[in-house]
Amino acid sequence: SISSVSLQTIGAAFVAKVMSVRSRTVTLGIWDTAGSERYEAMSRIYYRGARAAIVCYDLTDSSSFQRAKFWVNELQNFEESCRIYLCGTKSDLLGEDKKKRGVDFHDVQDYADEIKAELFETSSKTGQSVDELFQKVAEDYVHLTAFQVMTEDEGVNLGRETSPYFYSCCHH
Ligand SMILES: Nc1nc2c(ncn2[C@@H]2O[C@H](COP(=O)(O)OP(=O)(O)OP(=O)(O)O)[C@@H](O)[C@H]2O)c(=O)[nH]1
Repeated sequence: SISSVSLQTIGAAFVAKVMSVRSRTVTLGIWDTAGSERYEAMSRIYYRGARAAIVCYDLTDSSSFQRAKFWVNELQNFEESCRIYLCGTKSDLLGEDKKKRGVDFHDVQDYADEIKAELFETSSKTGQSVDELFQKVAEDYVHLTAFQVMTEDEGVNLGRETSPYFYSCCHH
């Protein structure tokens, strides 16, 4: 729920989300890491080994986009095989008033192209594009894994219908 009183994330929160990608079941293991600089070192522990990262910024706040770029650099430097998804949040606040937007869509799209990331503008309040974002993460994971399996010696196991893990913080 969206309220004026919210609790700051301390450390990280975990949730598992079961998704369906074509005939396959994929369980995303999602760590919501703290955005505060105070927990920066801790956040690194959680994204280690991650296959996907959703880097969020507030669409009404340009400084939050600068901060998002910091995390993109971190991921590029330390997690080469981690796909990056840029996620502008609070799209419900933009409405008709162009002045509310603090981060230009085309600027972010150019940046997303440069870093080979996908871009979504979402709202936790209305749910706009949230399902699409997670669906894309799951689909990309399945496609990428299939490609990796094909390049391995044993070939493709077409009989396997389920993929038990998306990623886990504890498995590398
Ligand atoms: N209008 C609107 N407000 C939102 C939305 N998402 C979050 N908020 C509000 O923004 C504030 C911060 O939201 P959080 O989800 O706690 O932000 P966070 O980045 O996870 O913060 P940390 O826990 O410190 O990492 C809260 O007051 C929320 O109610 C949204 O989609 N629309």
